[in-house]
Amino acid sequence: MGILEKIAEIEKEISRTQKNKATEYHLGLLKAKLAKYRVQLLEPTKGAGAKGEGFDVMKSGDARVALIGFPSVGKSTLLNKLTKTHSEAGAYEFTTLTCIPGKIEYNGANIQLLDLPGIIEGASQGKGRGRQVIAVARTADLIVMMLDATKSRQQRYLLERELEAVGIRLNCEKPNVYFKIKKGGGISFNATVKLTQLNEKMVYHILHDYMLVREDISVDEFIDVVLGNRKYIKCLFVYNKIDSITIEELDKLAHEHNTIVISCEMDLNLDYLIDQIWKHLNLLRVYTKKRGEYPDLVGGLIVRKGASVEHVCHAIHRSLVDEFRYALVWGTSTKHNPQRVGLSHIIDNEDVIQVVKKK
Ligand SMILES: Nc1nc2c(ncn2[C@@H]2O[C@H](COP(=O)(O)OP(=O)(O)OP(=O)(O)O)[C@@H](O)[C@H]2O)c(=O)[nH]1
Ligand SMILES: [K+]
Ligand SMILES: [Mg+2]
Repeated sequence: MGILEKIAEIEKEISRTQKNKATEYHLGLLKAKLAKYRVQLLEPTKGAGAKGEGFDVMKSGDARVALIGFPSVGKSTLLNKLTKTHSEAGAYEFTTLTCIPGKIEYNGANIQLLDLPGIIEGASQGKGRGRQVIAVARTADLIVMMLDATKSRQQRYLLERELEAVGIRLNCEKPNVYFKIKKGGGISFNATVKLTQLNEKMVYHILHDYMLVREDISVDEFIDVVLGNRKYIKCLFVYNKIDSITIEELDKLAHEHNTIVISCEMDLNLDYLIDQIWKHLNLLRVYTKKRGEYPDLVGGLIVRKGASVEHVCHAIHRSLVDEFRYALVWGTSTKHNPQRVGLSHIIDNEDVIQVVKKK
């Protein structure tokens, strides 16, 4: 039996099985099995063309954003608007057949924007170029899910399902579970909180290794951790073609969570979109300065939110950490301006940093 048939069979069994206390355990095992097979779908198949599965586009710049959506929602039109790269756009489906990278320069950062072929329902099971597109989506720091404002609301739900099926988790945090393979085999299981959705027996049967659960997680979240190949990626939902819907419809869409409404054709809200992409990437721009000089406000360094002075030092020069004595920081991360800080100090957007080296 092929993987697809196995998946279909398990899905059928899950839908046949009534959900209650008595079947909870059995359902948990079925879900684990299902997840295993789905992930296998993503693995390159042996034989011709297996190597070039993804679209081989090099990562470049400070962050990568992937445009994911059904055909003809306007992905290529958007790339053409936001970057200097040209990607063919047309009124017919599957105009774009490969991955086309463009570059957005914003707030001192270079953001790589990837135009991709449209995906369709069943993409996760290999329909169209679905698998390749999804493989690229997994490498992104942010997914822009592009939707057609004139089409059914169902599209967003369908796409979310396709991405979920291959282990992409949108807009959620990685569950707080510590998991380690025991050398000699066997299982020990610990929880630091009361678990209301998982039980020990189920856990024992899903795995044979050591783990520590620090959060009241669900069965699905637990399976995610065990498989260890889940991707937790932020996603912005972008509705295009708002030039073609009513104000009432527009108002509804605009109020949804993590949602931005635009019109590529009429240049509506595109600046706001770029700003939101920047915000959702969680990038920080910091400025460096030398003693007795003004900070270099034109350049600046791009780092991730949560970065420490040590990260900044690395970004400036590899050996700077070894010569580091302390740093002076001006900005919102400090109580006094300037404040003397060590390597572990966490910096904020727009901070100014002066590194003082050992003599
Ligand atoms: N009304 C309207 N039409 C738009 C807008 N943006 C794009 N279009 C049209 O939508 C059609 C599809 O645009 P594309 O950019 O090719 O869409 P795509 O998502 O790249 O399509 P595929 O590559 O085939 O998946 C074209 O006819 C565009 O002119 C918009 O804001 N409003
Ligand atoms: K198109
Ligand atoms: Mg296209």
